[in-house]
Amino acid sequence: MALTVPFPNPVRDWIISNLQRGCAAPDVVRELCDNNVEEQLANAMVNAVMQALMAGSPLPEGQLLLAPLAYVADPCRLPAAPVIACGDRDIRILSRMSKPTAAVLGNVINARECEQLIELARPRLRPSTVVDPSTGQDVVADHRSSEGMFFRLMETPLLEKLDRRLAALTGLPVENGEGFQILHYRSGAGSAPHFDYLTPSNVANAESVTRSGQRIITVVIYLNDVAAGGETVFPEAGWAITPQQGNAIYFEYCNRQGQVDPASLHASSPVLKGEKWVATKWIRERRFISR
Ligand SMILES: O=C(O)CCC(=O)C(=O)O
Ligand SMILES: [Fe+2]
Repeated sequence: MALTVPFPNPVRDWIISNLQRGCAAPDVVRELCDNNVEEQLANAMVNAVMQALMAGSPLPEGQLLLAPLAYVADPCRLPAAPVIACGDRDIRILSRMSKPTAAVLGNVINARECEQLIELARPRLRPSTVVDPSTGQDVVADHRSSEGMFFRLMETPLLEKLDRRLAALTGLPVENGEGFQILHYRSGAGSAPHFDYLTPSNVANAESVTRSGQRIITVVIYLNDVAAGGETVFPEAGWAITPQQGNAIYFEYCNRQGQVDPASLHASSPVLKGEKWVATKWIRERRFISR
């Protein structure tokens, strides 16, 4: 979202007079910073004035429209190779995406492991919750939603094997991963567009980011084939990934400066026929401490 900030005309006129008497733009910016103007804002003020002067277009009048800062992605954390040795299994890169930074992965998990995960999860499923942004509390999502449960990290030998496999994939310590979340969507169920990164708009999220850092990577593993629908969709990218047992969608959304990527917006489109099972892993900047 663009942001409007006050830009008093006397400040604007001071910038104009300095530029016109031959001061270099960076010196004018520095002078503003020395007078307690925030650096990014000082740059925007000087740029806006210079562009208006050069183009002969109207000067800013009392306020300045700041363009949102574009997200600059770091290089993808996955190796460039087509096959990644992940301990007990070779994971294949089936395709790559740059906005958002993402890849479709194959051979992530075998059919027996998928079935075992589903059977371990089934008795523990509860209606899925979403975080109420104002309170930070978990509230039940509407009736068209999925049901889900969380495993603890390395809770059973099977989960330990999968937790370690994904740690090998990303090159990050296994402890940076949150425990797997299993989601089950019946026919008609889907999920609304959302970001996986945590917004510090409530105390619970802010404290979680302080403890463990931001979420930076999501891996959603498809545990079954869906007869129709149930794609993972990225509306900003115009992209839909068809669930296929054993494949996964991997995506990154936080760079080393702590910026987060709005292009990582995603949803599950409704299941039209059959059902959908996924295992989601969220990975943090640092060791995940739940509370
Ligand atoms: O079910 C999907 O395709 C996406 C799941 C998801 O967005 C999540 O678990 O955060
Ligand atoms: Fe998600």
